[in-house]
Amino acid sequence: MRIKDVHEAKIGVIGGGSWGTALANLLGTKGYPVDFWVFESEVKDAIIRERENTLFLPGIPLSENLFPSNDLSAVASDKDLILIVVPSHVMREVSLKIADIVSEKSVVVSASKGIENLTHLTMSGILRETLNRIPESHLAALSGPSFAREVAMGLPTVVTVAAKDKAVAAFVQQVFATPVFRVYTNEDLIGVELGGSVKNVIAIAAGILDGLELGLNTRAALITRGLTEMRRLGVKMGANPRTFTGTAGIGDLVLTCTGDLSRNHTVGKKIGQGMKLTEILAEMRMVAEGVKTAKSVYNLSRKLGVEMPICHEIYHILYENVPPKEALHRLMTRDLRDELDES
Ligand SMILES: NC(=O)C1=CN([C@@H]2O[C@H](COP(=O)(O)OP(=O)(O)OC[C@H]3O[C@@H](n4cnc5c(N)ncnc54)[C@H](O)[C@@H]3O)[C@@H](O)[C@H]2O)C=CC1
Ligand SMILES: O=C(CO)COP(=O)(O)O
Repeated sequence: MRIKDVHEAKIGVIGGGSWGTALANLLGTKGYPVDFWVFESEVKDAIIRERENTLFLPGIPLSENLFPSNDLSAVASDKDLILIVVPSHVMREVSLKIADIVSEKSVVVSASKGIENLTHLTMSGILRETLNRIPESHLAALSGPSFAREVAMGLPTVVTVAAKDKAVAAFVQQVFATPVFRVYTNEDLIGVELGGSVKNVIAIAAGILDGLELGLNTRAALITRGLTEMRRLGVKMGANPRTFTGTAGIGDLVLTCTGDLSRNHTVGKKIGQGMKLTEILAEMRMVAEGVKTAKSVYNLSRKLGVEMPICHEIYHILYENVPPKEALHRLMTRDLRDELDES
């Protein structure tokens, strides 16, 4: 592909939640004019009037270079780079709406994390199906340990951009990188996306442990064995095992298993404290991707014959009302085995 000069790139951002807003603002602050699609008219109005996303990222002043709009077609048309950051369960619906509008020259980057329930596709898999006018080599994923609020505050952050085409990954890297936002590239698209998706399920588990006040040994064990499960699934699906020791694997897993800013961790903590999932979700406007991803991972791993006992117990807790302590007891009393046995 012929990559346009990075500095002249025309950019559209689709998704005005906390992460879409933080990334759009990063690009706007860097000097790019950013056409910015937001779902709610109230978010558009707040950004125009107050230069603030009062709903999803309150307290962060936003760049004058952000041009918010509720017109999806206008934001998606004639762009060199389109960043999609909508919750994973609406990725198909939203991307289908732009399928006939996206220019075939566009590079499309997903910063969303999840696995679709019905198809078990990652976000780039959905985009490959819906945006069939653009070549698969133009698809990329941005992932890694990155709480939106910290990025928006300019705190140093390191992420990875994955694309099968090295030149595409390098282009996206150049567009996003700043002195406080360091971007690595990786050709392992599926590995990077699986890391960002499975960590959300393990983050719910970490929250549950915190809600039950089970201490730090348990959390360290969870992160370690959670990483093993993530890698097993990844390797079965063709990922490079080394990806899981990178920012989009262990990096994001550690962040969300230890950080109070994680919505997935928060959901888990409330479950550990005895709240029902339906009550927790009813009071949340933001998305906790791990809830839906737990179902995809459960079904996908069973289909592929990949052993993922922690993820399976999280599924049982979320969808079959298994008490967390019973699930934990089952995990702790599984057959004893060799740590390096990957079978
Ligand atoms: N917030 C964060 O720190 C990070 C989030 N992500 C990922 O980014 C993705 C988006 O999450 P956030 O920006 O955090 O969202 P959010 O949880 O802050 O807000 C929810 C978003 O969903 C949108 N929405 C709700 N219904 C919709 C519909 N029918 N069609 C289109 N949009 C709709 C809302 O407008 C809002 O933008 C998720 O996959 C998340 O895992 C990834 C890294 C960091
Ligand atoms: O993915 C994230 C940070 O990298 C955000 O995690 P939560 O969705 O759990 O808040």
